[in-house]
Amino acid sequence: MTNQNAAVSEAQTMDIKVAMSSSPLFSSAAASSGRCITVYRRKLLKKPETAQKINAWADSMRASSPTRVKSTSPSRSHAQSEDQKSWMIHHPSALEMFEKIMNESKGKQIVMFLDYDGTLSPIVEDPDRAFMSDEMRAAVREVAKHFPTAIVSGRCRDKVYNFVRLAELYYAGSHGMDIKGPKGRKYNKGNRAVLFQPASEFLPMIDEVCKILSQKIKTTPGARVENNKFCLSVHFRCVDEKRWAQLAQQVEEVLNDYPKLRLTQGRKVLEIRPTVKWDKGKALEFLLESLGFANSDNILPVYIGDDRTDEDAFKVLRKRCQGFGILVSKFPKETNASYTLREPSEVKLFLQRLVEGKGSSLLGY
Ligand SMILES: O=P(O)(O)OC[C@H]1O[C@H](O[C@H]2O[C@H](CO)[C@@H](O)[C@H](O)[C@H]2O)[C@H](O)[C@@H](O)[C@@H]1O
Repeated sequence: MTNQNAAVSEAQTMDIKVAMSSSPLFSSAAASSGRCITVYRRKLLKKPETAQKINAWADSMRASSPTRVKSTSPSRSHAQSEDQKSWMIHHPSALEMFEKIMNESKGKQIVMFLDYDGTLSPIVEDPDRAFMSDEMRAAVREVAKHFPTAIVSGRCRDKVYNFVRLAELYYAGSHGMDIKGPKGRKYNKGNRAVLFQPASEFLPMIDEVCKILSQKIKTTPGARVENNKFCLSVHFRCVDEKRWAQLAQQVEEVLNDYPKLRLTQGRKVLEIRPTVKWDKGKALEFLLESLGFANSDNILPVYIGDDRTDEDAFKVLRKRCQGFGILVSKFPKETNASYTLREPSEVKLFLQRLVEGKGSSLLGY
């Protein structure tokens, strides 16, 4: 596992935030001339500790979606393929391990959790155009006929619903901070639609920061703020790498006035969230409880996701020793998932095969 792929922990991101807030990084003239990262690093050399933290931040932004170049050097490409092999041994393909998974599910109720971006829809430049295919929708619809199914996304719930358009599912938007289930399903506690919003008091703050930040980042071409209701996404997929540090600086300047918000990171996106102790893992536990499965031994929760934020859910499953996580990735990444799928098309195949093998489900959902 390379350092570049290592996930930056929440504690590290907070450290980085403190470091950045106390550090004059680079002049705006340098930033606008595209020399920002160089100048930024040069200034930091004076304070090695700060430099280390800030470099971790810059590395973290690059690691969110590193450029993968196939090496031309034989020894390097050999090392790359050895890395890949070793990773696949520890995190085999869920398709190749399908029979094993089916055996494990015998006598158990599968409960399905699906991330959206990068899992059900391919990653695209424009977040408003991250559509899922009709075939994928059909596969999810079939899965939901047989197993309780939830979409767990960083996006706001309404937006992810508009992409998925399946009323029979649970939806946990804003990284699980906005949960709602379908009305009148037999698995709902008390037969009610579940609605849980642990960060509702942050709504006005998130709106305010969204406005301020949208204005501020206008000087960073390609940057974009997405309002996800209980959290914000600052996209840098279309920002020149030379300006990433500038963007991070702009975000930090705004966040300095909002100590109740924290910063995390996804795939070419900085995510601003309330400092509530809630994440996709907590959302998974909440949903299992709502479904009446909190203390059930005969369930098999399966969580499929591609992002760092999905790791919280993978961890919960490991801790419960129940079910497993599947990471969607073509490349080796540090993960708590047990299995892998390479891309959304493989996720679709896996879901279709799961429906074909549904006979093994005990509770006949
Ligand atoms: O939890 P998720 O459903 O995976 O949501 C995480 C973020 O997904 C979206 O951004 C990502 O997908 C975009 C479209 O493919 C892509 O342009 C971007 O670079 C990715 O980070 C969404 O727009 C964000 O708000 C979510 O936080």
